[in-house]
Amino acid sequence: MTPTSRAPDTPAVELDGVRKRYGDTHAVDDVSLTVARGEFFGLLGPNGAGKTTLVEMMEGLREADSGAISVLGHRPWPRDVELLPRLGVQTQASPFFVRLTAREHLRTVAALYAADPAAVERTLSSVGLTEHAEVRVDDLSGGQRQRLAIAAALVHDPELIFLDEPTAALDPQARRALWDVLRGLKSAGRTIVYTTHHLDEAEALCDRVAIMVHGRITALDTPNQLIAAGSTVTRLVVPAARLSLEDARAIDGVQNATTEDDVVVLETLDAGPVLAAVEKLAGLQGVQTRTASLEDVYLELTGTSQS
Ligand SMILES: Nc1ncnc2c1ncn2[C@@H]1O[C@H](COP(=O)(O)OP(=O)(O)OP(=O)(O)O)[C@@H](O)[C@H]1O
Repeated sequence: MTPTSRAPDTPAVELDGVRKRYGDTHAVDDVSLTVARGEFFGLLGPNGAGKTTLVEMMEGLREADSGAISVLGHRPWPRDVELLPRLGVQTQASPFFVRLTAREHLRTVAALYAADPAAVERTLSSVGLTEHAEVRVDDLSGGQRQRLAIAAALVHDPELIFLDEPTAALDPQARRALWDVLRGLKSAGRTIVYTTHHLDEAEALCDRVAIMVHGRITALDTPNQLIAAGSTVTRLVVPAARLSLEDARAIDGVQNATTEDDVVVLETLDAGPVLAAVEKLAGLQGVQTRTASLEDVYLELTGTSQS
């Protein structure tokens, strides 16, 4: 394939058989995937799964050992000066001009990209930093610096935005506020590639998610499809005061039972008969059914499930 410079119908990202090794570690091991234009694409996986390495290859920060990478119709490596202004990149270690204020920092970044100067105030406001615009970068809190890093990735209005755990240092309010910013970017047609350890976030925001384990993509679909396909287990939650762990485990059809705080959690593939048995033993008052979440599927796929 020879990607043309600005072909609008090329996907935002296309990877084919991409590999990267560090010594004996296969950090990225034969990954192929496509991110459509306008898609909100999540990348999930345990520490060391290879997410950062994969994203850095898309960003043109690392060279793949083999395989093909196309980003907005360009090869990101060696670094392509035509492509760079069309990308917004926030990494775990985004660089700052530490002696400048937040506003000066963002103005400098905007100037480097020849971005509209009015975008500086707009972007500061969108990440909730207007109040802190005159604070030196050195003196910002961790969460504020993270918001500034996100602002620096957005100020030039890029088409494709890479965000690596952007909510890691944010308090719950700032986190929800960032969700709104990201939803706004998506409705404006931007493409977002999003690495996160927050499963709720991936479920709430992403059109599709890829789950990466040991350098490979083990699942890739919409959150709903992953949940529907992955987990057939239903969990019944019963107050521990009314049902002992021993009695729970003795019920026909219960695969597993555990105690969590003051409840007993029963896992079953056939909820009806188990619910009937629980009703006989304990009544149904206070009994809850827990449906599967993306987190359950993730834990099953990454082999970190307790059950
Ligand atoms: N520069 C490097 N040199 C050697 N090994 C590396 C290097 N960068 C990453 N690795 C190794 O490659 C593997 C993948 O690392 P990577 O940082 O891509 O994972 P990750 O999924 O982003 O992890 P995390 O969630 O912890 O950020 C790990 O085993 C890591 O130790």
